Amino acid sequence: MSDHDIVSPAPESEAELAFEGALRPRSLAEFVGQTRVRGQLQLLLQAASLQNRTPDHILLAGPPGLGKTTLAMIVAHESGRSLRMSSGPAIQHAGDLAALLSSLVPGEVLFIDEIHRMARSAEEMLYLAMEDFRIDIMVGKGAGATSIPLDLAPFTLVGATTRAGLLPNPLRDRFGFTAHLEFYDDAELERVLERAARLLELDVDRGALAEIAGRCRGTPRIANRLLRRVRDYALVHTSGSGDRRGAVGLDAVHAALELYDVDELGLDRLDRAVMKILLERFDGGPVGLNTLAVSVGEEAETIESVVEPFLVRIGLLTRTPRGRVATPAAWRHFGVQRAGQTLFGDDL
Ligand SMILES: Nc1ncnc2c1ncn2[C@@H]1O[C@H](COP(=O)(O)OP(=O)(O)OP(=O)(O)O)[C@@H](O)[C@H]1O
Repeated sequence: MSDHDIVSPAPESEAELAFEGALRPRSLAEFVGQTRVRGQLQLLLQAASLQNRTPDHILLAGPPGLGKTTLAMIVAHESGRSLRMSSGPAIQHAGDLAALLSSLVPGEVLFIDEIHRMARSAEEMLYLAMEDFRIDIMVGKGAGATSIPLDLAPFTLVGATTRAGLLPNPLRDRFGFTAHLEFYDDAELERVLERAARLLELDVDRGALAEIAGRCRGTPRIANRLLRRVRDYALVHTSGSGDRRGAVGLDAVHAALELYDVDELGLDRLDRAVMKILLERFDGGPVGLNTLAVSVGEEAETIESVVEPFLVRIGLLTRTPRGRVATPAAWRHFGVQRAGQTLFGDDL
């Protein structure tokens, strides 16, 4: 496990996936937050049900761990339809998609995760399938090649992407509805945690829930993961007996998250290494992504897609055309003094 995994928004193991499965909300009413998206989906599903037709195709866009897979499952569940799950990387040829589409039962919901990673040839086949529930299958090669049309059962496509900007316009345009999922605020994360604690039958203090909520980067997946670590800590270290054995208080949260090196802002060791090098070695920047990555011994891709978005979101880092720059808030948070300035930002 790398240093960053505890607050990585990607699932870390099979055990975590099983744990997540148990905590997944099954209905829109149970799904916490994303109020606007929930309202929009509700309307779309009710309208389809009143007209007795398959709901429009839905694109779910947003960072990992915010509930895209959960919403796809809810769409199927709430509209009383079965769900087929696939992903962009599994569809590397048009034939893979043809096999999948032609095996759908009428009305089925097809979920394609990471849809931006599907093969180009499959994307083109999907345009027609989404629009007319039909595909053209090419038979033969060269001058003798012919295309055979194949009718499909009507279906609802739910596509999920972390990179909506990478989807070609013709594909994006064929979704009847696009939902942009936002990071959750602390109050919503507390509700996610409260619900998880109830389902896991954990005894957790209010203050402990609020503390975890403030450290999970606006992401329910990370919230549930931190709760799991804190639960383990409390189980091993609390001296309570009977009903209160394993009860989670603020002390357990502080101790467990210190053990896992997650600070009060949700920053972990890698985040802090990036910021400290930027501040101390490069005097706050600007410095290029690759130089920064080499300096902390990490892949540029990890720094760019996992570390930076959060540092930017909480206002510690900005990306400029000349490179990465630390903000005044970063100087304050790390208590580092800029060369030629006092700790309070005044010029010497
Ligand atoms: N709004 C929510 N309310 C309660 N729990 C949630 C919510 N959103 C997500 N979760 C929890 O977070 C976990 C991760 O959610 P999910 O797998 O749906 O994220 P995702 O956006 O599909 O992530 P990825 O893109 O990495 O697959 C789920 O198991 C679920 O328990």
